[in-house]
Amino acid sequence: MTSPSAPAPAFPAHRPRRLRRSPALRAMVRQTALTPADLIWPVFLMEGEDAEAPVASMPGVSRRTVDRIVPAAREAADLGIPAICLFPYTAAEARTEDCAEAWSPENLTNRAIRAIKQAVPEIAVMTDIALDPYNINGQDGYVEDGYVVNDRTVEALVRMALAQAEAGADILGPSDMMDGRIGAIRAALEAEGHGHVAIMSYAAKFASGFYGPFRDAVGASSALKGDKTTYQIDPANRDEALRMVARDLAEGADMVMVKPGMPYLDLCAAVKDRFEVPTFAYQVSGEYAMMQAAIQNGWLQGEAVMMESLLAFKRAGCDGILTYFAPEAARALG
Ligand SMILES: NCC(=O)CCC(=O)O
Repeated sequence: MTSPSAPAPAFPAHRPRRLRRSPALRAMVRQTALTPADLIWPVFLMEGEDAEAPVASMPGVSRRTVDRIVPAAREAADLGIPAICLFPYTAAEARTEDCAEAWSPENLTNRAIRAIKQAVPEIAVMTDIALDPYNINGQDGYVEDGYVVNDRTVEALVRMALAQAEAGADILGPSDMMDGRIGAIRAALEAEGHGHVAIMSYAAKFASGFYGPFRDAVGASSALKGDKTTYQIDPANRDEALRMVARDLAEGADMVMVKPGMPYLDLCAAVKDRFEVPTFAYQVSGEYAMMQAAIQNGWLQGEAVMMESLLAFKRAGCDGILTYFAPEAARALG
């Protein structure tokens, strides 16, 4: 942050309210703008045909079958949203100890990637890389003796990444927080002819209480044993988050993410200021649910808080926001 270079003259020469007097004057001096191009829409996939199922803890959000995700992607592209991010609700029988469904070319995510890229090629498709949707215990990696092991998990993540790249994903989103996974995925992509596939690293991902509704949406709430504090960052730690960003960039990430969003705007600003790379924030399920609950009670005015919350990410320096509000916000922006 820089301090103002010219000292303001004393009142009444300086009346800051002069520039707030009319919509035209306010528009002239407005520093930050939100556009649909700033939004990435996270969506939930489920098995079946021609069906949608609402997620109870996320009003306005539903899981969709692959055939229903295609028109959703079409709508997003038409609204000017540049990217859609896929999360699968994996049936209990597809969750196994070896997590093999994670790299099946026929898993929900990979089928959805192909369907979207065929029907709506102009939208960028982003994926999630972590084992939790496929793991019997809901953890992002393999558990041995009660501990999520790193290196064996990274090998599985690489297989998952290659399957997604093969299916046509534009952006891979490793969200698992294992050490060394960005370098391993980047090397494998290069070796297998997918050097053009981008990586958005969940670099500053905190062990947060705000992910609860997401775990409902992907069916992981009852599966999860224990917590994720041995791999996600302690919410108290700022320096560590910045080190993770530096590390992931050095290993080959093209873009980085801060997650959750609103409680971590200090990190958004610090990452952008320090690294000057494409920086994104994830306004996660708990942030969305919190606002929707208050909006539904009539305690907050919906559009105002949605837009204000998203604009705050731009003001903090983010280049874009993953948000469940994406289509609603894009419609409001016209
Ligand atoms: N790997 C993706 C997430 O964990 C999303 C969290 C949320 O929306 O709460």
